[in-house]
Amino acid sequence: MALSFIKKVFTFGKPAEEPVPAAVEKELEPRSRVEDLPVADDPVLAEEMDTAGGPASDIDEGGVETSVAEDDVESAILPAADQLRDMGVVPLSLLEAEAAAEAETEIQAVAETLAEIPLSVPLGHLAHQAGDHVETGALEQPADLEEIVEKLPEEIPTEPEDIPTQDDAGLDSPSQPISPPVEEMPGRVEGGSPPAKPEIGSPILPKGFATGPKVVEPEPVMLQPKLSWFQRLRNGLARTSSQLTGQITALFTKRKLDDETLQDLEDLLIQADLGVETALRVTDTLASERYGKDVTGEDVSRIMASEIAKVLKPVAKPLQLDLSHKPHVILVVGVNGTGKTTTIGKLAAKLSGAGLKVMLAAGDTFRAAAIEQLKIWAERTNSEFIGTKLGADAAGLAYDAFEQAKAKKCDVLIVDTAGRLQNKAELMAELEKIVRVLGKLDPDAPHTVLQTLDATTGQNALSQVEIFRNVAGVNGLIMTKLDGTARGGILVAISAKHKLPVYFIGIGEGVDDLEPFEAEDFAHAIAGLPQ
Ligand SMILES: Nc1nc2c(ncn2[C@@H]2O[C@H](COP(=O)(O)OP(=O)(O)OP(=O)(O)O)[C@@H](O)[C@H]2O)c(=O)[nH]1
Repeated sequence: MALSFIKKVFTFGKPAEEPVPAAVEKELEPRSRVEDLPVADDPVLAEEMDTAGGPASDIDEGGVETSVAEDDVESAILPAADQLRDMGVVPLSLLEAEAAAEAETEIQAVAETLAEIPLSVPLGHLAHQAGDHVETGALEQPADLEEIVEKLPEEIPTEPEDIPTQDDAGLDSPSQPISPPVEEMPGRVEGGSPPAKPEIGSPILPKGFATGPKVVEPEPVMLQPKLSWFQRLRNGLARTSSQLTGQITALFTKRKLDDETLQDLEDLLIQADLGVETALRVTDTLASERYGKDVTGEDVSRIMASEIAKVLKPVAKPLQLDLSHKPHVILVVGVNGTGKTTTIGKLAAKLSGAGLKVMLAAGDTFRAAAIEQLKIWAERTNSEFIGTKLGADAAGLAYDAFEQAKAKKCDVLIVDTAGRLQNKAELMAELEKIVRVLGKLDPDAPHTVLQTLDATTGQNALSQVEIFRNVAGVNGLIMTKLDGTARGGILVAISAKHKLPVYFIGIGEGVDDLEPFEAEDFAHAIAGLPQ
């Protein structure tokens, strides 16, 4: 069955031939059986016949079955057999040899043909009919094919719509039959029983495949409204505020305001990183308003928010861009990992979103990832980008960046720098050099020296500002990572102490997670009060 089916299926592009083994056997059988021949009892003839038609396959010395090539079959025919053939008598063994040799030749031809045609899909389709699971593209060897064909049903699709197309197979090309036209389909059986037709447009595919438009399950509707910036800020500062208000409430439960409670409150506010100055402001105001009276935690929170807002208001300023300078240079400095590069990306998004031409300079030549990171931000924000080799002189890069930004008429040049601990003298000297070099190109440059501060670092941020201010002339701050920290109060202490403008605050890693600093909002959020 296998050989006949191979012949039926895989002689693509060849003229249809009669199915040899079955036909030959059928047609010749009545006169090919030796025992049926009238001369069978002639011993000479019988002997000659025995030696005339060798088997189509031989057993070699090692007992291995070997195929007989077509030519060998000819040479295997003895003169006596020729005579018999002339007489119209053909020995069965000879016929079998001829048929087998012919089939062998055809298998060879099939293998060659298969090597050239796209096999996998039609085979996958057919093989699936036989209950076989064939992975697309897995069938390359004729040996595989034989195995699959063994399992195939006798019939194969004969109608055009039954022939799988490339579309059916999930391929890109237009709907062309990938098998040969029906007339050329091997194994097309005239008058045979009709094949079980797969539904039009729904070819039978191997397990794990499906046709038709992709069914997209509707996303469950999230009923969460988009949070306002204040809500997000409040959420971000929730740890800070809940810790603070929880302690305040505990302190003032059923207690009148006296010196002891005021002292406890002062300690509590200092521990919450708000700083001595702000703590005293809160306790002084509270004492003047409520001394000797019952006080609730909410009373304290309200006074606290009000005093914090008073401290923050003078520093909550917009970042002033002097666009008469082209470019306005913003140098971004700070300790490692405080969010310089990320903040630059967020700022660039805001500025280029507003139509300004921005250039980002990768002056952090210490960290390869920082250069890449900034480059990606430049791409995302449609900003110009300038970088240099890892380990290159950052001041040199700043110089080139300024020149290029000027030549390209950029409105703003933002220079990233390597993070450095404030106690590393050598690195701090490099920062000084960058500032000097920029100053040579424009006496006012860098026009803004922004320091990023990581809210999670707490008290250490105070000394960071001190040193960077002295070395690089920091004239503005951005506090990052206010989301999730319990130490958000430090921004109040820094503001009270340094009185430097706080332009923006960051409450996440995303591009939208940076917003201008609003004193009232921040004060309310930290005190756990509504806006
Ligand atoms: N949660 C949170 N993560 C932030 C915020 N800003 C920055 N980050 C993350 O902090 C990490 C450090 O940020 P970077 O921008 O690489 O910091 P950097 O100061 O440039 O780092 P160095 O180049 O090492 O000095 C990154 O994983 C940022 O995604 C923020 O506001 N909130």
